[in-house]
Amino acid sequence: MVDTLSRLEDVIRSRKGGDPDASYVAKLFAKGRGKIAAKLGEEATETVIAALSESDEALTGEAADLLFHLLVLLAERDVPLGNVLAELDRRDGVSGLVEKAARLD
Ligand SMILES: N=c1c2ncn([C@@H]3O[C@H](COP(=O)(O)OP(=O)(O)OP(=O)(O)O)[C@@H](O)[C@H]3O)c2ncn1[C@@H]1O[C@H](COP(=O)(O)O)[C@@H](O)[C@H]1O
Repeated sequence: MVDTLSRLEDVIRSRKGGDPDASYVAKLFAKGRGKIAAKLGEEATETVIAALSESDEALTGEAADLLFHLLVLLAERDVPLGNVLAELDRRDGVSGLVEKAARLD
């Protein structure tokens, strides 16, 4: 799963400065951060709507669009996906410690 996201991140980063007519991602980069952020917001809304009213298949498709556009936004800001994953790991470590401490009580 991480491999899939990591490969996609590499492809997305390779589109920076690319031909907007040849690549959807290059077109998004050319439109700028505001447009990418707005697109991510749209995809988040569509994911919520799918979760509340549609099939698992529709939710899966919208969730894929959401993750994809999040990767584009992170790439535009030059924030590596690895940083986000490390933050999640850190939180997991913290909650693991809290659970351990609770068991010791
Ligand atoms: N994974 C994706 C991916 N997921 C979703 N999308 C695009 O995201 C858009 C979803 O937005 P919408 O449903 O609102 O469709 P839209 O009307 O075309 O969007 P807008 O014109 O409103 O921006 C669609 O155009 C999808 O094609 C993606 N476009 C590209 N990729 C991957 O990104 C990589 C680079 O793609 P290119 O830059 O096109 O070479 C490749 O590996 C692709 O497979």
